[in-house]
Amino acid sequence: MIIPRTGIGVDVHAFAPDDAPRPLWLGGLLWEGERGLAGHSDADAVAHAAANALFSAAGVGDLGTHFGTDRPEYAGASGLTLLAETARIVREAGFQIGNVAVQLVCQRPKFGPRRAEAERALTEAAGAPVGVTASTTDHLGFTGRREGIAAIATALVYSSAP
Ligand SMILES: Nc1ccn([C@@H]2O[C@H](COP(=O)(O)O)[C@@H](O)[C@H]2O)c(=O)n1
Ligand SMILES: C[C@@]1(CO)OP(=O)(O)OP(=O)(O)OC[C@H]1O
Repeated sequence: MIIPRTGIGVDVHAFAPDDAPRPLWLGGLLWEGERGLAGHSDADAVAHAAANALFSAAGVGDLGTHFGTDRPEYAGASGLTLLAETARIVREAGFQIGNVAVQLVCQRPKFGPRRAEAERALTEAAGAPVGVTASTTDHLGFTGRREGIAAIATALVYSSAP
């Protein structure tokens, strides 16, 4: 019998301050000319939300449990690397990955033109289909004021009972 489990994940990063600018990494892609996000790793909110959803579905902690900010080896780490490692941990815990769906919430960058490229990169990292949709908040809230970027994700994993 196949036993499916769903998971949910959220990640938010503030934009880096002007006096400490960073590149923007989002959905595993570098966005030239866009303001970057602050964080211990590369601050890729899309990849992090996907990873959190996978951990949630498998019931094996979350991003902070596995890649805490107290771990110097994850300083500047790529979201794709963290997502690939997450998928490995989830599979090692006995699950196969069905899919991951991420909803990006931000005014900029305009994600649609690079959606396919990002989905390819994330799907390769997870070893399972990762889809990304995007929405603004019509200039409302912290994403609307362009203080930061948010991403929310769901994941489906499954195991086979003996
Ligand atoms: N960062 C974003 C935000 C939105 N999109 C695309 O625009 C569509 C309309 O956005 P609304 O917030 O007005 O619903 C949305 O459905 C996305 O296709 C985007 O590419 N990047
Ligand atoms: C990824 C980690 C570790 O480098 O740091 P951040 O880049 O700050 O990202 P966050 O989404 O806050 O998750 C915590 C940490 O696990």
